[in-house]
Amino acid sequence: MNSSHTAESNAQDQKSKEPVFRTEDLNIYYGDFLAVRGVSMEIQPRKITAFIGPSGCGKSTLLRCFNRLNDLIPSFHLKGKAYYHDQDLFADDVDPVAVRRRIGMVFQQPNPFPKSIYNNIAYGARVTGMQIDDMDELVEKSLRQAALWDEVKDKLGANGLSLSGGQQQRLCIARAISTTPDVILMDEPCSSLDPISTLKVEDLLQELTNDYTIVIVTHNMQQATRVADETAFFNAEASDDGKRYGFLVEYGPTERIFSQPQEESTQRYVSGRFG
Ligand SMILES: Nc1ncnc2c1ncn2[C@@H]1O[C@H](COP(=O)(O)OP(=O)(O)OP(=O)(O)O)[C@@H](O)[C@H]1O
Repeated sequence: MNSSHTAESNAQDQKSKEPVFRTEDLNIYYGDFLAVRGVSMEIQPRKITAFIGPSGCGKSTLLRCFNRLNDLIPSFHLKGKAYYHDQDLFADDVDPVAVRRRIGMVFQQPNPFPKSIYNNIAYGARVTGMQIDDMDELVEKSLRQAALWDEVKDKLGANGLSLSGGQQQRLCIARAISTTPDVILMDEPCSSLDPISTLKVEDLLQELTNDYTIVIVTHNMQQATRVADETAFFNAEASDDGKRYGFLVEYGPTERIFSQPQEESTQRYVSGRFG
């Protein structure tokens, strides 16, 4: 191998290890209410990062910043910085639609379009303006990646809403994958699913980390330990005016956060002694 080739692959290796997201002293507001205070963190590529913490500590608020979904809330604004790779996510020239194509989202309640299984993928890909040469191929590939193909290949014309909840959620994951994103954000994706469907989605998440970076909000401690490489624990604290703001307590490899947390509040939360 010649030296320029080596330098090129080293540069690529380096790039593939660089954080996907980086926040610097990020403060997120709804009107004058500071919902999340001073978050500085990095999200690593091709890993699953879990956000855990009690209700109202700002996990979803932070997650939604990463694909600019909070933009849809008029009172939302922020101070500090959030970078996607080296791009300031909130710079004036950044197109939120383009951001959402690279950074997909799966929600708590499965929300397939009231259209055929096929068109859930096809329509999802078209609305983001993708140029697609072979739609059948894209539909099959996305459904295979979401571990749903074998269950639906003979009924692609059936309505997405006719599937079970677990299948609907995997259809939503297939739809998110179809736009070949870099990142998939998931806000409690299993909270409405039964245990068997939950395990199927969790298995799928492990598969997906070969190709995608995943950030998942979960209230399920076992789920975080089962799927996440890294875990961030958030908490909420009352300020002088009595309002509660969320903040990042600690962040690190999941095993450490659960077995040797550095903070007392993390210890109490992960062992179920909270409140
Ligand atoms: N659209 C909004 N307008 C005003 N305040 C909001 C809005 N969305 C969330 N909040 C407030 O921001 C804070 C953080 O909410 P968020 O939903 O991010 O917390 P969370 O940790 O994800 O909670 P949960 O685990 O219950 O989903 C809460 O005090 C919440 O009431």
